[in-house]
Amino acid sequence: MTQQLTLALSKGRIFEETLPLLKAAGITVSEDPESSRKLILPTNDPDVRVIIVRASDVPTYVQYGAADFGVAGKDVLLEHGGEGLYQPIDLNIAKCRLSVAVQEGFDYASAVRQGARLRVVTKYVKTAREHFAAKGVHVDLIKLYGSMELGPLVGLSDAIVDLVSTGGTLRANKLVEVEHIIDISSRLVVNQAALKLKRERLQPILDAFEKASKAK
Ligand SMILES: Nc1ncnc2c1ncn2[C@@H]1O[C@H](COP(=O)(O)OP(=O)(O)OP(=O)(O)O)[C@@H](O)[C@H]1O
Ligand SMILES: O=P(O)(O)OC[C@H]1O[C@H](OP(=O)(O)OP(=O)(O)O)[C@H](O)[C@@H]1O
Repeated sequence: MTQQLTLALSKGRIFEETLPLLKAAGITVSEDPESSRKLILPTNDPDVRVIIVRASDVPTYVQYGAADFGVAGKDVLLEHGGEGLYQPIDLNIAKCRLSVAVQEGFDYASAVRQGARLRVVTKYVKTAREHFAAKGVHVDLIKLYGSMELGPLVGLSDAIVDLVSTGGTLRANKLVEVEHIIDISSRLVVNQAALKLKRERLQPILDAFEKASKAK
Protein backbone atom coordinates (compact mmCIF):
# COMPACT_ATOMS: atom_id res chain seq x y z
CA MET A 1 0.00 0.00 0.00
CA THR A 2 1.40 3.41 -0.89
CA GLN A 3 1.70 5.99 1.84
CA GLN A 4 0.37 9.49 1.10
CA LEU A 5 2.42 12.32 2.56
CA THR A 6 1.32 15.88 3.24
CA LEU A 7 3.96 18.59 3.77
CA ALA A 8 2.95 21.92 5.37
CA LEU A 9 4.83 25.01 4.15
CA SER A 10 4.23 28.74 4.35
CA LYS A 11 4.42 31.02 1.33
CA GLY A 12 7.45 33.23 0.86
CA ARG A 13 10.90 32.54 2.25
CA ILE A 14 10.12 29.14 3.78
CA PHE A 15 8.56 27.82 0.57
CA GLU A 16 11.38 29.26 -1.56
CA GLU A 17 14.15 27.96 0.70
CA THR A 18 12.57 24.50 1.06
CA LEU A 19 12.35 23.98 -2.72
CA PRO A 20 16.06 23.05 -3.11
CA LEU A 21 15.75 20.58 -0.21
CA LEU A 22 12.71 18.99 -1.86
CA LYS A 23 14.63 18.84 -5.11
CA ALA A 24 17.42 16.95 -3.31
CA ALA A 25 14.74 14.42 -2.33
CA GLY A 26 13.59 14.19 -5.98
CA ILE A 27 10.41 16.20 -5.35
CA THR A 28 9.32 19.20 -7.41
CA VAL A 29 6.21 21.23 -6.62
CA SER A 30 3.99 21.58 -9.67
CA GLU A 31 2.56 25.06 -8.96
CA ASP A 32 3.84 28.34 -7.53
CA PRO A 33 1.89 29.47 -4.43
CA GLU A 34 2.61 33.12 -5.31
CA SER A 35 0.56 32.88 -8.49
CA SER A 36 -1.85 30.07 -7.63
CA ARG A 37 -4.76 30.50 -5.22
CA LYS A 38 -4.72 26.77 -4.52
CA LEU A 39 -3.90 25.72 -0.97
CA ILE A 40 -3.11 22.12 -1.90
CA LEU A 41 -0.30 21.83 -4.42
CA PRO A 42 0.54 18.59 -6.17
CA THR A 43 4.13 17.49 -6.74
CA ASN A 44 5.80 15.29 -9.34
CA ASP A 45 5.33 12.44 -6.83
CA PRO A 46 1.68 11.37 -6.79
CA ASP A 47 2.07 10.36 -3.12
CA VAL A 48 3.38 13.74 -1.92
CA ARG A 49 1.39 16.97 -1.71
CA VAL A 50 2.17 20.37 -0.23
CA ILE A 51 -0.33 22.43 1.75
CA ILE A 52 0.15 26.19 2.06
CA VAL A 53 -0.60 27.57 5.54
CA ARG A 54 0.37 30.60 7.68
CA ALA A 55 3.92 30.27 9.04
CA SER A 56 2.65 30.25 12.62
CA ASP A 57 0.06 27.56 11.82
CA VAL A 58 2.55 24.96 10.50
CA PRO A 59 3.12 23.30 13.94
CA THR A 60 -0.64 23.04 14.52
CA TYR A 61 -1.30 21.21 11.23
CA VAL A 62 1.56 18.81 11.97
CA GLN A 63 0.63 18.33 15.64
CA TYR A 64 -2.89 17.19 14.71
CA GLY A 65 -1.70 15.03 11.81
CA ALA A 66 -3.42 17.15 9.13
CA ALA A 67 0.10 17.35 7.71
CA ASP A 68 2.65 14.59 8.22
CA PHE A 69 5.55 17.00 8.23
CA GLY A 70 6.29 20.67 7.81
CA VAL A 71 8.89 23.42 7.97
CA ALA A 72 8.68 26.01 10.75
CA GLY A 73 10.94 28.68 12.21
CA LYS A 74 12.40 28.09 15.67
CA ASP A 75 10.62 31.33 16.68
CA VAL A 76 7.27 29.79 15.79
CA LEU A 77 8.14 26.47 17.46
CA LEU A 78 9.14 28.19 20.71
CA GLU A 79 5.77 29.94 20.83
CA HIS A 80 3.87 26.77 19.93
CA GLY A 81 5.69 24.65 22.50
CA GLY A 82 6.46 21.71 20.18
CA GLU A 83 3.78 19.39 21.63
CA GLY A 84 3.24 16.27 19.49
CA LEU A 85 6.10 17.23 17.18
CA TYR A 86 9.31 15.44 16.44
CA GLN A 87 12.00 17.93 15.40
CA PRO A 88 14.78 15.92 13.82
CA ILE A 89 16.55 18.41 11.58
CA ASP A 90 17.78 22.00 11.65
CA LEU A 91 17.42 22.89 7.97
CA ASN A 92 19.72 25.93 8.22
CA ILE A 93 17.28 28.05 6.21
CA ALA A 94 15.46 31.34 6.96
CA LYS A 95 18.23 32.29 9.37
CA CYS A 96 17.81 35.33 11.58
CA ARG A 97 17.81 36.17 15.28
CA LEU A 98 15.25 37.20 17.85
CA SER A 99 16.30 40.44 19.52
CA VAL A 100 15.21 43.26 21.78
CA ALA A 101 15.38 46.68 20.09
CA VAL A 102 14.64 50.23 21.22
CA GLN A 103 14.56 53.69 19.66
CA GLU A 104 17.96 55.35 19.09
CA GLY A 105 18.69 57.43 22.19
CA PHE A 106 16.62 55.33 24.60
CA ASP A 107 18.92 54.21 27.42
CA TYR A 108 17.75 50.62 27.79
CA ALA A 109 20.58 49.55 30.13
CA SER A 110 19.87 52.35 32.56
CA ALA A 111 16.09 51.79 32.44
CA VAL A 112 16.71 48.13 33.30
CA ARG A 113 19.21 49.06 36.04
CA GLN A 114 16.68 51.35 37.63
CA GLY A 115 14.10 48.53 37.64
CA ALA A 116 11.74 50.48 35.37
CA ARG A 117 8.69 48.64 34.09
CA LEU A 118 9.10 48.50 30.30
CA ARG A 119 6.37 48.21 27.72
CA VAL A 120 7.31 45.75 24.99
CA VAL A 121 5.43 44.93 21.79
CA THR A 122 5.96 41.54 20.20
CA LYS A 123 4.43 38.68 18.29
CA TYR A 124 6.52 36.33 20.49
CA VAL A 125 4.86 36.80 23.86
CA LYS A 126 5.86 33.47 25.41
CA THR A 127 9.52 33.66 24.40
CA ALA A 128 9.72 37.33 25.39
CA ARG A 129 8.12 36.64 28.79
CA GLU A 130 10.64 33.87 29.48
CA HIS A 131 13.56 36.02 28.34
CA PHE A 132 12.72 39.01 30.53
CA ALA A 133 11.77 36.83 33.52
CA ALA A 134 15.15 35.07 33.34
CA LYS A 135 16.88 38.48 33.38
CA GLY A 136 14.64 39.86 36.12
CA VAL A 137 13.45 42.71 33.86
CA HIS A 138 9.92 43.95 34.58
CA VAL A 139 7.83 44.17 31.42
CA ASP A 140 4.29 44.67 30.24
CA LEU A 141 3.97 42.70 27.01
CA ILE A 142 1.62 43.82 24.25
CA LYS A 143 0.85 41.28 21.53
CA LEU A 144 1.04 42.47 17.93
CA TYR A 145 0.81 40.48 14.72
CA GLY A 146 3.22 42.53 12.58
CA SER A 147 5.01 45.87 12.09
CA MET A 148 6.43 45.60 15.62
CA GLU A 149 9.01 48.27 14.69
CA LEU A 150 6.25 50.89 14.84
CA GLY A 151 5.62 50.35 18.56
CA PRO A 152 8.29 52.68 19.96
CA LEU A 153 7.85 55.22 17.11
CA VAL A 154 4.22 55.94 17.97
CA GLY A 155 4.49 55.69 21.75
CA LEU A 156 2.93 52.25 22.08
CA SER A 157 6.02 50.76 23.72
CA ASP A 158 9.57 51.32 24.95
CA ALA A 159 10.96 48.26 23.20
CA ILE A 160 10.20 45.53 20.69
CA VAL A 161 11.06 41.85 20.52
CA ASP A 162 11.27 40.87 16.87
CA LEU A 163 13.27 39.04 14.25
CA VAL A 164 16.36 40.71 12.83
CA SER A 165 18.31 39.55 9.82
CA THR A 166 20.20 42.27 7.94
CA GLY A 167 19.15 44.94 10.46
CA GLY A 168 17.72 46.98 7.57
CA THR A 169 14.22 47.24 9.04
CA LEU A 170 15.57 48.45 12.40
CA ARG A 171 17.84 51.02 10.70
CA ALA A 172 15.02 52.28 8.48
CA ASN A 173 12.96 52.96 11.60
CA LYS A 174 15.80 54.37 13.75
CA LEU A 175 15.80 51.49 16.17
CA VAL A 176 18.84 49.74 17.65
CA GLU A 177 19.32 46.18 18.83
CA VAL A 178 20.09 46.02 22.56
CA GLU A 179 19.80 42.30 23.34
CA HIS A 180 20.19 39.17 21.30
CA ILE A 181 17.71 36.58 22.61
CA ILE A 182 18.29 33.55 20.37
CA ASP A 183 19.49 32.53 16.91
CA ILE A 184 16.67 31.36 14.66
CA SER A 185 16.54 28.99 11.71
CA SER A 186 13.84 26.73 10.33
CA ARG A 187 13.36 23.14 11.44
CA LEU A 188 11.72 20.14 9.89
CA VAL A 189 8.86 19.05 12.13
CA VAL A 190 7.25 15.63 11.85
CA ASN A 191 4.02 14.31 13.32
CA GLN A 192 4.99 11.70 15.91
CA ALA A 193 2.43 9.10 14.76
CA ALA A 194 3.32 9.63 11.08
CA LEU A 195 6.96 9.04 11.90
CA LYS A 196 6.07 5.55 13.12
CA LEU A 197 3.32 4.67 10.63
CA LYS A 198 4.86 6.21 7.50
CA ARG A 199 8.52 5.77 8.34
CA GLU A 200 9.29 3.82 5.16
CA ARG A 201 8.11 6.70 2.97
CA LEU A 202 9.29 9.55 5.21
CA GLN A 203 12.81 8.41 6.07
CA PRO A 204 14.37 8.81 2.59
CA ILE A 205 12.99 12.36 2.42
CA LEU A 206 14.30 13.19 5.91
CA ASP A 207 17.70 11.78 4.95
CA ALA A 208 17.82 13.84 1.74
CA PHE A 209 16.78 17.00 3.63
CA GLU A 210 19.43 16.40 6.27
CA LYS A 211 22.18 15.85 3.71
CA ALA A 212 21.18 18.88 1.63
CA SER A 213 20.85 21.18 4.66
CA LYS A 214 24.26 20.14 6.03
CA ALA A 215 25.81 20.99 2.66
CA LYS A 216 24.57 24.60 3.01
N1 LIG B 1 14.05 38.75 7.75
C1 LIG B 1 14.15 37.44 7.90
N2 LIG B 1 15.24 36.78 7.50
C2 LIG B 1 15.35 35.44 7.64
N3 LIG B 1 14.37 34.66 8.18
C3 LIG B 1 13.26 35.26 8.59
C4 LIG B 1 13.08 36.67 8.48
N4 LIG B 1 11.86 36.99 8.94
C5 LIG B 1 11.30 35.84 9.34
N5 LIG B 1 12.13 34.79 9.14
C6 LIG B 1 11.88 33.36 9.44
O1 LIG B 1 10.95 32.89 8.47
C7 LIG B 1 9.75 32.44 9.10
C8 LIG B 1 8.57 32.79 8.22
O2 LIG B 1 8.49 34.19 8.09
P1 LIG B 1 7.41 34.86 7.15
O3 LIG B 1 7.75 36.31 7.11
O4 LIG B 1 7.31 34.08 5.88
O5 LIG B 1 6.07 34.60 7.91
P2 LIG B 1 5.29 35.58 8.89
O6 LIG B 1 4.68 36.64 8.06
O7 LIG B 1 6.25 35.96 9.99
O8 LIG B 1 4.23 34.57 9.51
P3 LIG B 1 2.65 34.67 9.70
O9 LIG B 1 2.09 34.62 8.31
O10 LIG B 1 2.29 33.47 10.50
O11 LIG B 1 2.42 35.97 10.40
C9 LIG B 1 9.74 33.10 10.48
O12 LIG B 1 8.99 32.32 11.39
C10 LIG B 1 11.22 33.14 10.81
O13 LIG B 1 11.65 31.91 11.35
O1 LIG C 1 16.67 42.69 9.62
P1 LIG C 1 15.89 42.61 8.33
O2 LIG C 1 16.65 41.93 7.24
O3 LIG C 1 15.31 43.92 7.92
O4 LIG C 1 14.67 41.60 8.63
C1 LIG C 1 13.81 41.81 9.72
C2 LIG C 1 12.39 41.87 9.29
O5 LIG C 1 12.05 40.62 8.70
C3 LIG C 1 10.81 40.19 9.26
O6 LIG C 1 9.76 40.73 8.59
P2 LIG C 1 9.37 40.22 7.10
O7 LIG C 1 10.33 40.69 6.09
O8 LIG C 1 9.15 38.73 7.14
O9 LIG C 1 8.03 40.92 6.91
P3 LIG C 1 6.61 40.41 7.44
O10 LIG C 1 6.84 39.35 8.50
O11 LIG C 1 6.01 41.67 7.97
O12 LIG C 1 6.00 39.83 6.23
C4 LIG C 1 10.87 40.74 10.68
O13 LIG C 1 9.58 40.80 11.25
C5 LIG C 1 11.52 42.07 10.52
O14 LIG C 1 10.58 43.09 10.32
